[in-house]
Amino acid sequence: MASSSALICETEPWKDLRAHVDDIKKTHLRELISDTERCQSMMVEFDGILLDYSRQCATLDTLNKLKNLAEAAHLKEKINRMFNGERINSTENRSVLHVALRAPRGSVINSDGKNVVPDVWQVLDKIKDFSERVRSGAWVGATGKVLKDVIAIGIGGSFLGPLFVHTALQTDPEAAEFAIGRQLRFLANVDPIDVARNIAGLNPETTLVVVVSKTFTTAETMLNARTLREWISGALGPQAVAKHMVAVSTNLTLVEKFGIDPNNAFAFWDWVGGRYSVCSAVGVLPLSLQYGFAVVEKFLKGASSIDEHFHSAPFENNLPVVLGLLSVWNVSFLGYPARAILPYSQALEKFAPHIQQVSMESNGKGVSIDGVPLPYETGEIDFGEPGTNGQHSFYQLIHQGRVIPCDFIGVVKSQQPVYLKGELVSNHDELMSNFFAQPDALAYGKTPEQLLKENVPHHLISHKTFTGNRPSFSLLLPSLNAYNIGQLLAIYEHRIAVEGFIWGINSFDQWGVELGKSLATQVRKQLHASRKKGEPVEGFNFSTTTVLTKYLEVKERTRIEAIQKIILS
Ligand SMILES: O=P(O)(O)OC[C@H]1O[C@](O)(CO)[C@@H](O)[C@@H]1O
Repeated sequence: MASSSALICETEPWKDLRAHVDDIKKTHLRELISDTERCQSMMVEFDGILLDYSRQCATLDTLNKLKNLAEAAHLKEKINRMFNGERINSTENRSVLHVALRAPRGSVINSDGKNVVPDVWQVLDKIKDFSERVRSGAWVGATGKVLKDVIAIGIGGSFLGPLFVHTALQTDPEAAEFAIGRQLRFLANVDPIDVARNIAGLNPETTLVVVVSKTFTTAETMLNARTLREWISGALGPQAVAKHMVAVSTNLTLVEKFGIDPNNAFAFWDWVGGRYSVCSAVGVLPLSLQYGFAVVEKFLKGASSIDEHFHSAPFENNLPVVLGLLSVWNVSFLGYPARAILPYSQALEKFAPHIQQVSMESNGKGVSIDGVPLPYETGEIDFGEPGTNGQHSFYQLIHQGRVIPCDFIGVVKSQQPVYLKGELVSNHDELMSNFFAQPDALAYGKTPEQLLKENVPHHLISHKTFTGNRPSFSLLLPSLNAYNIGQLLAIYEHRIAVEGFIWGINSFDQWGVELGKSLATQVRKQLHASRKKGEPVEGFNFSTTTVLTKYLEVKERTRIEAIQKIILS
């Protein structure tokens, strides 16, 4: 291996790609797409999933150059080091083994020379047993009632992944059948409005609260947990907490200190990053309570099938690698800093928010893994909405404003098909017409010549012109069941890792979230001192002092009332 402190931008393949940008900029996507042979070799199929990357501003030559870049970045070695449980998260001295969370029972994945798969399955078995007891009514609440409603408290990685999967499964016919009569809600924000929304219409007697926090110290989660503990013990007495609150954490000491019986805690490990934890008890427990363990196991199997593919497929046929390399091409060479995630499925409405964290918390870094400031940008600005909703919102900018590479995600078989007599096409086909149309609209655009032929008035020609040449991926899934949802998740997780491996950063730490947290501590102390002892605002700059003082004046009057309303309702 070359010296680990050498930046990738200093290598020949990087420089070669830089020089190659001019060649690519000369060729419009319209021309690239007309080369059928090129397009044929820009399709990757795996396990029923088809990736079409022919609408990337890239030639076969670009791909070869990207492969050289992958070699220079030691991509293969880095992937292997991850799967081998080496401590690749060097700033936290941890391995990165979310792949072990979905490894088949009996397989071997080592961390520090110890096979972690048996531990993973021990927790999965415990979740299966517990969720079946709750669902069957063998485990009941303090007043003997079945616990049919679950509130999962957690934020960031302890929330977004489980929310994405829950939302995606909600309309899957098989999963929905298992969820009849049950509700799963997520309490993430420390905003008391989120508490109010979560408990609205729920009875503490029939509610199970799952506190999900890797560290069990996250301020938002712990305050929400204390608030719901109050809600339960206020209604049912403090002894009810044992029956109505369970926890998911790596910190079982703090779980016990909080008042939750460690027997009712579900462990995971420091080698699972928060944003990569949906396949641990973080996601598996709440999802199994809602849908039953068997459905969730299919989700894990889907993710595992992609892990195996990512680990073993040659780069040219490797979905996450192809996606990752071309994303690096778009960001670092073509200079497109954003990425739109556009699933043509309402069931995937929480996919973009989840990927936003996975991607931006992983790859939004300013220094290399060795701490050297980077002379190039890393990470994308990820955002997205399901199609067709997005089309009526931000697509204008994507078509005629800035160039934003898009991920179009389509599904062959709808979870909820509707065929109306007399309609030209089924409702799902109507949706998918847009999935097929948009990538071409972005790639081809529309020229002034075409508009003239259509007799468009002269003064509107420039307004109605589409420059085109806007890249996109099309990813087509056979259906959207638990298995496919697991596959989709793993494709994106590994794609993001590939990008980070190429950029030479640590995609598995998140120091950038700390500064804001510690400044909030200072503000919290000030709010306490001002509210309780009437102390003036001190120690802040002019701006913060002014706004804080104003806030303290107004908020004082309504504060207690609001809290009482929530706790007592
Ligand atoms: O699960 P925890 O420890 O409560 O952390 C929640 C989230 O907070 C972060 O540490 C920072 O926002 C995320 O990485 C993590 O997913």
